[in-house]
Amino acid sequence: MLKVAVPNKGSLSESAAQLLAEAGYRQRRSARDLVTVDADNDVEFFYLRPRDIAIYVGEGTLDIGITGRDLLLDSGAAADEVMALGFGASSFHFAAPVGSLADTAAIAGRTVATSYPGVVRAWLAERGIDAKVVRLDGAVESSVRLGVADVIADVVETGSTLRQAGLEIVGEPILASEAVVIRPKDRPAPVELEIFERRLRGVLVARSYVMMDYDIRVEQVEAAVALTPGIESPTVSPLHREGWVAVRSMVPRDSAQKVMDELWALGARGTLVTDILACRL
Ligand SMILES: Nc1ncnc2c1ncn2[C@@H]1O[C@H](COP(=O)(O)OP(=O)(O)OP(=O)(O)O)[C@@H](O)[C@H]1O
Ligand SMILES: O=P(O)(O)OC[C@H]1O[C@H](OP(=O)(O)OP(=O)(O)O)[C@H](O)[C@@H]1O
Ligand SMILES: [Mg+2]
Repeated sequence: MLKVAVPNKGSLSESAAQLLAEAGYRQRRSARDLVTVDADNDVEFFYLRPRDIAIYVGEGTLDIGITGRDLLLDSGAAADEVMALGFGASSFHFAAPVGSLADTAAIAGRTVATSYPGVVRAWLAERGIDAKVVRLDGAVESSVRLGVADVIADVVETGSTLRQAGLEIVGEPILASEAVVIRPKDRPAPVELEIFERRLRGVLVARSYVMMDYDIRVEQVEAAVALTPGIESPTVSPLHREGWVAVRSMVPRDSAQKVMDELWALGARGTLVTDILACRL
């Protein structure tokens, strides 16, 4: 049975459970459940702290896990990112009281508070910046006001926590994170893994594409198909109406409206856009 680690709480847990449910896996009934067995699909789900998931997967105790890229990097665990999942996006930045720090070089000799000491120490060491790193569990933004640190390094999503604490971002982002699927390094993949990964990929594609159908005059098919090349190749079917064909193609959701405008200009009519519920490509 495939053993999969899923975030039990925090920013990633709801979206991870939603993704797995859409992929046809049974998810836990209560937020207090620690384990759920999906016997039909031969998968066992373990609900764990996302920070610990990198450790379990790195040790090879669990076959696969969903966690944040930043947490994986911070842990230094022997696990590899195999798929980005498109949710839980955040960036990781240095921040200091407004006007107090010109750039990241000025961090030298200061104290940095963070919940991600692995990421911060590696970043500073790579640039030869010597600073003291203090590890805190959370609410890192308060550490400057409380005199524990001069600078923080933390996750920024909207930036409102920083503003409230009178802090501003210093320098470029340290890293960009999102939820990812991780696997133990250098281990043979269990047979069930391929199906699991294919199902998740199917959900991600179904979310990011729509199905587009339209009718177009035969002379314009080449130009229309260039606008809607699809993933493999669009389906072109004859229509009862002389000189016209029907085209069906997958189109990235983000560009669907723009593509419809361009198709209209080419003379396409009867354009319909529908959601894709699931797919295997
Ligand atoms: N606003 C956010 N705050 C914290 N982490 C976020 C945010 N948005 C996305 N993330 C990502 O979620 C992961 C952290 O999840 P985790 O559950 O450990 O912390 P959390 O959401 O801060 O929960 P808590 O602080 O309640 O433990 C990281 O990968 C981080 O990049
Ligand atoms: O840019 P924002 O949208 O304000 O989000 C970023 C904040 O959210 C997280 O804190 P969380 O609520 O998880 O509390 P914690 O610091 O105790 O982990 C993170 O550590 C930042 O403090
Ligand atoms: Mg937090």
